[in-house]
Amino acid sequence: MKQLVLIRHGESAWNLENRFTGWADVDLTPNGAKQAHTAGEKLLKAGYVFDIAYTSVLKRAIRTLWGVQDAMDLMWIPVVHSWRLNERHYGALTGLNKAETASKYGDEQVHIWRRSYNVRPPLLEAHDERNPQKDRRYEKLQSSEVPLGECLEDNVERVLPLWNESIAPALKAGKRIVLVAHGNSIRALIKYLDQLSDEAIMEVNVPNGIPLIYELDDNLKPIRHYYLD
Ligand SMILES: O=C(O)[C@H](O)COP(=O)(O)O
Repeated sequence: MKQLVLIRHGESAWNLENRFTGWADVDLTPNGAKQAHTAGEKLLKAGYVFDIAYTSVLKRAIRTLWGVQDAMDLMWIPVVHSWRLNERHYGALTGLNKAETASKYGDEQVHIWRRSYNVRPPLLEAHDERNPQKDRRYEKLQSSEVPLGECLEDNVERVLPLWNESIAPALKAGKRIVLVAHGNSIRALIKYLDQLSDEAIMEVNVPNGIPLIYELDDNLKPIRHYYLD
């Protein structure tokens, strides 16, 4: 049996303020840092061990991984940081308050932006200071790879090359993996792993800081999954 543990980062400052975050590099709150440590403690207590970790290039996920590694005394394991695990890019909604946006555009529209599979949020203008192309950590990407706003389908397409080229081969080689990422990049992986329909994935929400355990067969088909709560 292959083991993959998915963890959404702990509470961030903008989770607390109820703002669309996406690729904005917002840090954890003290509560979020505590959630990360608690997740590591629970995993340790339940007997989990990891050989390799994957995370995004955003500090709320990286710091959550650090908390898990610290609690498990696993600071030494290799860590792969990939932009492909970043949160879905929220385009021009980035930084806006979700409740205020719902008052302005209506609950239904905001639900479509947040949960539909293939409707993108309003895109950023290229000159917008939130355009990731201005950020040094993305300078090696092709300009077509740098999003100005993404739907979940875009997020699935972004995550899958990392799955196929790195995560799946590591699992097949017997590596026990912890992957710390974001609400929507994890939903993208769940959609792929569980082969959920575009409608079914709309109902899936991933809580902050609770390990989601996937047990996979040798072909990486899920046998079962559950939260370690
Ligand atoms: O980027 C964000 O705002 C959140 O981390 C995920 O937001 P959502 O639940 O609104 O998709």
